Amino acid sequence: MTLPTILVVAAALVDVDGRVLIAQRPEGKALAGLWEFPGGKVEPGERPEDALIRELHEELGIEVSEACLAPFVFASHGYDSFHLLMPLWLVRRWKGVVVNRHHAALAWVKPNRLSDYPMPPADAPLVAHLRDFL
Ligand SMILES: Nc1nc2c([nH]c(=O)n2[C@@H]2O[C@H](COP(=O)(O)OP(=O)(O)OP(=O)(O)O)[C@@H](O)[C@H]2O)c(=O)[nH]1
Ligand SMILES: [Mg+2]
Repeated sequence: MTLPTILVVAAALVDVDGRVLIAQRPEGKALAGLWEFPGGKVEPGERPEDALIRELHEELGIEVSEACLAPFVFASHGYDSFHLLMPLWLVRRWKGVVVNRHHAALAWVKPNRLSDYPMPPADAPLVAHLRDFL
């Protein structure tokens, strides 16, 4: 059976101390309670970068310019009902203060502590790259 490939864009915000922002998925959604990188699905006809800028504003209330999106790594993972393709950008600069508009909780986490937080299966390789790179 052929499953659809869903394009999801996500960001690792990195603060001046090198900590990474992760967010806990809200109740009532798939994978509720797991910690993820902020982001979401690209809408039909939308550019991936525009989708990420939109999601970061909707979810965190911040303004990010496209020049501050640094392509980093991607996840390609088969879930039961779809295949996830998820590029992850590094973001070190933004305007405004991060606020929680969407998630159950937010956390700024040192890369070597990310593995303390349960994340979706697609995210494990991304965490390893962050630990090595940051
Ligand atoms: N944002 C995000 N989604 C992830 C990550 N890892 C991962 O498997 N996903 C999956 O990618 C999909 C993203 O869906 P989402 O619910 O965040 O999409 P969205 O923000 O557009 O929300 P919506 O569909 O309620 O409008 C979910 O199936 C989610 O489980 C991650 O680190 N960040
Ligand atoms: Mg989302």
